[in-house]
Amino acid sequence: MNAASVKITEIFYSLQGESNTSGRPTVFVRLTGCPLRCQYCDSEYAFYGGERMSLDAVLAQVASYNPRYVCVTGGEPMAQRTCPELLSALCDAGYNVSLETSGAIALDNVDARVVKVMDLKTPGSGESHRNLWDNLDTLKSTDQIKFVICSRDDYDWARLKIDERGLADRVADVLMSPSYGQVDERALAEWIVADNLPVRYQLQLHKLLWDDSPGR
Ligand SMILES: C[S@@+](CC[C@H](N)C(=O)[O-])C[C@H]1O[C@@H](n2cnc3c(N)ncnc32)[C@H](O)[C@@H]1O
Ligand SMILES: Nc1nc2[nH]cc(C(=O)O)c2c(=O)[nH]1
Ligand code: SF4
Ligand SMILES: [Mg+2]
Repeated sequence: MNAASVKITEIFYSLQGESNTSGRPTVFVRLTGCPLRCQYCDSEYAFYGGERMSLDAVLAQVASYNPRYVCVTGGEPMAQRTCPELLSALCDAGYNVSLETSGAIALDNVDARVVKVMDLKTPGSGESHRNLWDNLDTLKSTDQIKFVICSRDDYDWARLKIDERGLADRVADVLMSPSYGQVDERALAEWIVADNLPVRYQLQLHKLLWDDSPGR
């Protein structure tokens, strides 16, 4: 019995559209609220509202899909005090659990079984001043770092950070993703190849399949 609660925008079953498990059927648990305002945010509907649910109720709804993968996202999930407890409870239930986070909130209390997908906010997001660089020290070799690229300037900035901080050696994958509709997708792919960058390019699979609909 777990009576702690979290505020939830939606729980749905879809294909993972990002990260290195892209394409795997995954349950998404989207927590409500975010202290950041990235200019490109595709999840603004999660900023407000939501429904308070007990961790037990969340676990029951997740279990109803019988998934292998569960992704906790938002909003900014780590802005809720009980998020670490939710993550541990999902791991205890036997799922492969990932956390999508801006990294603007300390990550040292996240269960080691959780795969962290930490977005280092680029200058083009308008929120790069929120990056907590100390969070890099909490990352394990199974975690992932993501850059959402809005322009050639963002790309050059990300390339510098990868090099300066040896990011490719710290985690399983450094992901680079075009900000949806804001940078030429093919151009970004070609810059990466031309520079022989140690990253993994990704397009948001769920947007290719279902446009930009919530609950996908
Ligand atoms: C909606 S956020 C939720 C988790 C957390 N707040 C974060 O920013 O990582 C999930 C991921 O979607 C990315 N994202 C949001 N809007 C996007 C867009 N328009 N194009 C590409 N990626 C986007 C974010 O940068 C983040 O990596
Ligand atoms: N299909 C699908 N995959 C996703 N991976 C990360 C998502 C997110 O919003 O954090 C997301 C999402 O919203 N939908
Ligand atoms: S941190 Fe994540 S949820 Fe918050 S505004 Fe940025 S992309 Fe959206
Ligand atoms: Mg999304």
